[in-house]
Amino acid sequence: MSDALLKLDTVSKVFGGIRALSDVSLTVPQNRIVGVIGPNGAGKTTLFNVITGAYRASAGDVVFDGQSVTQWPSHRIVRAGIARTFQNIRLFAGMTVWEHLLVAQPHQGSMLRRVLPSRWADPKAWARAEEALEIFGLQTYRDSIARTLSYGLQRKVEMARAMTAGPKLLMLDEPVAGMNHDEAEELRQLLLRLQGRGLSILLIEHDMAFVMNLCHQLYVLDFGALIAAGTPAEIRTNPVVLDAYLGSETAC
Ligand SMILES: Nc1ncnc2c1ncn2[C@@H]1O[C@H](COP(=O)(O)OP(=O)(O)OP(=O)(O)O)[C@@H](O)[C@H]1O
Repeated sequence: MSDALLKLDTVSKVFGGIRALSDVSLTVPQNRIVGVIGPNGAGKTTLFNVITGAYRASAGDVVFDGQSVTQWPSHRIVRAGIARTFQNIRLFAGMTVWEHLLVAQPHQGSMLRRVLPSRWADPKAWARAEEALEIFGLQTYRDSIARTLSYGLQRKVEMARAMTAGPKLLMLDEPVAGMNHDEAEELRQLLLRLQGRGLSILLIEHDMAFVMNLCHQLYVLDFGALIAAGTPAEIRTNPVVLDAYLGSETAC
């Protein structure tokens, strides 16, 4: 498909005797929001780690923006346009929101510029940080120590930080974990706005209502293998998925 931004072709990942991913093929089209769901241990985070170069695939191919990135180191994959957040929040101790948005960016300036106070930061990096602050509505918290903020706000700081890399594909690992209903709804609207501006998003999420109301396409993993793919409406009524994962008591 010519409009595929990310394409996985029969990707497998083996850890010793554990087959964490088995011949997984999936596509994230340009400007779409795609979700990966599945029970604990299904291989979702491993999938993210293989795409971002944290793990090397045991077999198969990962193609991003027309190039095979399967053997690329993660820093090169970030530069190619993939940014991610993690299941467990990873913010730096003692750093403000603003500092997080500046330090995460690829350094184009000299070594001297890196150690100078942030007001002398690269103007482009500064502009990207300002934009991320505005997109995620974090202006009020600009000078707050990020780790002192509520869980929901910390997740937003992580997403804003990922956005400062100027990605084409944003990968979010459980973005609404720990958020209340209003925060999750606000984030849903925000991700739709980002998609409206041309971003593609791949996310892992356990919150079924969130996923069903946001994603254009869903992939379902179970024991490392894809057991279904389709629109939320198709997944909601897929008997294999209902049996393996959602369960008849789960409201979607
Ligand atoms: N570095 C590793 N070494 C060995 N086994 C691993 C490693 N990473 C993941 N696994 C195994 O691979 C399988 C898939 O794990 P993974 O974390 O990808 O699942 P998941 O779907 O993200 O689960 P959860 O929803 O709980 O985060 C599990 O059996 C896990 O123990």
